[in-house]
Amino acid sequence: MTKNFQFTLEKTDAGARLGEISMPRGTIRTPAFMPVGTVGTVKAMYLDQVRETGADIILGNTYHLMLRPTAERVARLGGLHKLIRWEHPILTDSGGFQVMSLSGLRKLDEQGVTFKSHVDGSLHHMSPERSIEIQGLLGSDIQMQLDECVALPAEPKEIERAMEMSLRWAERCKVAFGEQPGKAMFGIVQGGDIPALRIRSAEELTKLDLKGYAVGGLAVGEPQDVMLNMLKETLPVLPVEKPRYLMGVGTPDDILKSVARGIDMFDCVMPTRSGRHGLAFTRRGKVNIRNARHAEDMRPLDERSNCPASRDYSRAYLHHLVRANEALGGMLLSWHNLAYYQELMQGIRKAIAEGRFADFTAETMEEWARGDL
Ligand SMILES: Nc1nc2cc3nc(NCCc4ccc(C(=O)O)cc4)[nH]c3cc2c(=O)[nH]1
Repeated sequence: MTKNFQFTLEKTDAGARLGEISMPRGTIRTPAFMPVGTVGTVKAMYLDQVRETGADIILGNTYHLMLRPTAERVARLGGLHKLIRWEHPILTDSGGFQVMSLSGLRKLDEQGVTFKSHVDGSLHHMSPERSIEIQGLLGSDIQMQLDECVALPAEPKEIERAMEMSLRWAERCKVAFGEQPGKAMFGIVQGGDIPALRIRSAEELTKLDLKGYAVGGLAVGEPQDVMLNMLKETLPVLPVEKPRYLMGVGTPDDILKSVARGIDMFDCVMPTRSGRHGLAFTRRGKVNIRNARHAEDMRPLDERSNCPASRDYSRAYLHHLVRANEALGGMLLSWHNLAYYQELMQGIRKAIAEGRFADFTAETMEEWARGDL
């Protein structure tokens, strides 16, 4: 068992990277997909099922947990891992993005963000230091800096201002985090859709010698080619020997194309949120189980899967459950989608190990294009 945070780059295949992050609570095989457990639960899932699908790490959110049940209460209850019964690594987002997208934002200045809770309207202030303090109280293994993610499209001046403030906040978060050997604080590259700003952000963050680097400010509605172009501009500037995390991404197609450009870690609500709404991701593309064509189809979503939700339940039953808005429908489809995402990540890791990532990508996309049986 390692007492430090250690990233090992095992193999590369063109731009794709195979590696692993070893931490006291466990090892993260990369490229990794992190299921989102916003308020201390991966919605509609038991965490031992989440583990069974192959997840090595899950995500929690500072913004939601600071509002309810509060970081101090989680700490009094023994920390997030103990409370939710997940003893593997947890990464927590810092709250900046969620404040902008969820709360009644009141003020954002050098000191931090002031906002009204979307839960009960109470007023809160969060500085970079407080975000790191909250993540520490939660017991988070990988903590994200507080940053400002600007919604695109935006004025270049605005993007530059937010990027520069995020850099100053990164320094403050590094100081607040201090030395915690078994844990890590990641910086977040900002700069919108402007290559020069992205490069400057990545260069300045690299000087801080952090344990890992996220690419933020993307998956905010921009076209996929803009996102991929920002990766092409940003990733070569980041240190090769440290993990890169693309925040909020994405669809299976986004993931394949981002791995090809050098991303190691992903998180997205897509598999769980879509699952709750009846959308299944499969090796033959997306399947909307609400569609009438499934009403009497007794085949499972994927008889080759080792996930019971994919292998043992008929489309007809899933169709019925989702149409009836029954809880089990969202549970089974969330379970299936997470299993499919982890199966995709396992296929990616195996393909990189065998030096055939380009072939794997082509084969996978061909099968998606063939469409459902
Ligand atoms: N601290 C920080 N956190 C982030 C989280 C993000 N999450 C995204 N995108 C999520 C996209 C997203 C949203 C909803 C659904 C769905 O409902 O399925 C899917 C994807 N972009 C993001 C950017 C940042 C960022 O710069 N900084």
